[in-house]
Amino acid sequence: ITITQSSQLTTSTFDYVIVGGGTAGLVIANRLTENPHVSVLVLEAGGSDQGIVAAEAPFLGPTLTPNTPFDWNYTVTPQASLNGRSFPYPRGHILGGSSSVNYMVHQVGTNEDWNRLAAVSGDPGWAWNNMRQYISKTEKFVPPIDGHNTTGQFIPSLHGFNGEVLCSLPGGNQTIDSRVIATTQQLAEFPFNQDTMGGDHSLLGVGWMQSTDGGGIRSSSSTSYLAQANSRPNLTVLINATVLKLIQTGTSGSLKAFRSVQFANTGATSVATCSGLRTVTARKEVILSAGSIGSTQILQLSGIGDAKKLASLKIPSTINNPNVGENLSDHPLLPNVFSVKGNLSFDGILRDPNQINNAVGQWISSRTGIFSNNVANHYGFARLPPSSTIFKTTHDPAAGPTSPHWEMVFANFWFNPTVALPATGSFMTIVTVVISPTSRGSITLASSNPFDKPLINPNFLSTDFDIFAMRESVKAIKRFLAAPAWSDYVIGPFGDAFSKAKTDAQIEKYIRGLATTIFHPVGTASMTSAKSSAGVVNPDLTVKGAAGLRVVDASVFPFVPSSHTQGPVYLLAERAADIIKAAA
Ligand SMILES: Cc1cc2nc3c(=O)[nH]c(=O)nc-3n(C[C@H](O)[C@H](O)[C@H](O)COP(=O)(O)OP(=O)(O)OC[C@H]3O[C@@H](n4cnc5c(N)ncnc54)[C@H](O)[C@@H]3O)c2cc1C
Repeated sequence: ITITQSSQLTTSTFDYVIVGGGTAGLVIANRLTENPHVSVLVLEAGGSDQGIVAAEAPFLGPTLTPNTPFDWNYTVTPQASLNGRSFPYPRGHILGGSSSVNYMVHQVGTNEDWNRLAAVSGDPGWAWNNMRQYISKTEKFVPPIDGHNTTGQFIPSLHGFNGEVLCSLPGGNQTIDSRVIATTQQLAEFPFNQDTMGGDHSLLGVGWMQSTDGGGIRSSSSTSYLAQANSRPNLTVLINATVLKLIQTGTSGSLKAFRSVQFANTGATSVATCSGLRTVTARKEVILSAGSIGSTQILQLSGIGDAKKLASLKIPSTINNPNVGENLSDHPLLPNVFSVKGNLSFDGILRDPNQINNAVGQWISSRTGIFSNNVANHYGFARLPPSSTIFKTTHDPAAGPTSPHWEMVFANFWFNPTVALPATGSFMTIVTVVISPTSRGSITLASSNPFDKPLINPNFLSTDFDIFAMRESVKAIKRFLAAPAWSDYVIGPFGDAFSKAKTDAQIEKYIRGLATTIFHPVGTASMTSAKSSAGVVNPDLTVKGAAGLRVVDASVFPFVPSSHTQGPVYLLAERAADIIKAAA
């Protein structure tokens, strides 16, 4: 059952308390309550995702962030390598978490990502050979909304058809689709990739996007894992409940137990003025699934972090671990906008309120039309050539020899998150992304007030490798568009900065003035081997030095996967549920 008021709770003790009803949290909630004798409470700060058109119509997903009630509305600290710019850093503040507000691109990382995780953590259970099994538990591949023949657009044998989350191929033409595919035939540098999910199949090349939607509707952890389990009497999901901290409940040998959770109604600005302050306790475990930012913040507010830094905020230290909040790793994004001929781009529709209303109406009445489809139909991944000068000074940071260094995503409209659509013009955007970044940042508390936003510093493009890879991605997409397929369509780079970006120095200047995030923060509660004092969690996701406490969310990945991160989080959470069940 999902409830909205803490007064509806009939008990304060559950077998498990899950903090955060997001992507990972709702997977754990579903799997643990498969056993009717196990009781689970989920505490979620955000509200319901039901009845919100933008959370359902795939194309409208990007309107859910930033600066909305569905977003935590964080910003990054001024980024030293991006001309001191600060910009939004979206995270879902809604049931389903970021899976309810994200762009739904579906991938699971490369086999090398998972094998590296197994090597770093010393747990072979994280290797791809073992993780592969969870695809069939998460994925339910369904036909695209337009019912077209998908032969050759994905490899069915790699996929699951009976899992929880709906996945599908694009169900509408983006009008540049045939040009993208033709380019893969015209340029050897950019081969066609028949399946872009990753795992058993290489991510390298350009192919059809797979999205977590079905029937023209977003599929999130809420519409899938939770919807399937919500009627179980042993599951309670309390929304509008913001967790303030964990409370130590004793010791277990040398470990400190944290089985109590303090929370209050969402919406307050300080502990003194909050309402509904309450504590619940887990008989077995508390599972932190509040995401790369939320879980880190809660750990630090509970005294689990750098004792010196916490002392300066007058937070008593419980477990001194300076690694908490460090190692923040994210994929930087660059929206490269090109002017194009004609009026086939979507910009005409997107700047005309009448056409938008019609498209919303069509989506509401039949789940069809432009808003039933995701914002992109194609994307591709590539490696830097081995002869690249950067490898003379930098060890190759990719997850392995067949994992990508950078990504490109194609959208036939203006897709520049930080700049509004101009009043006239037709555009195409090729977003490029550094996929194997070496920059590392941090999340630190701004104050001891749990309602204050933490200081988020991803430290984007602060290493030679990252700026090199982004620079080469800009050159590569220009080569991509030099294919005959584009000769009668693309006019050229849009805007002064991009038009002038010709030499390496000019391209770097352009990048530093424009780059932002593709929303994939990980690493702030990194998994390391059980023997290691580096990191925050052990391979079984228990918090180092703690009893009764695990972290299960994107924060535990020590390296950002070589792909979009939602799919890796689903697989991680599925295995975590097995680990938790086995420990019970
Ligand atoms: C705008 C956007 C677009 C993205 N696009 C894609 C994409 O296309 N493809 C892809 O693969 N990935 C994408 N991602 C990334 C992906 O969605 C995330 O990596 C993934 O969902 C993270 O899952 P999680 O479980 O770690 O955290 P989340 O899903 O964010 O869950 C954390 C939950 O905890 C709750 N919470 C946090 N703090 C508290 C607290 N103190 N008390 C109570 N509850 C709390 C939050 O409200 C949230 O519901 C995108 C992310 C965003 C934000």
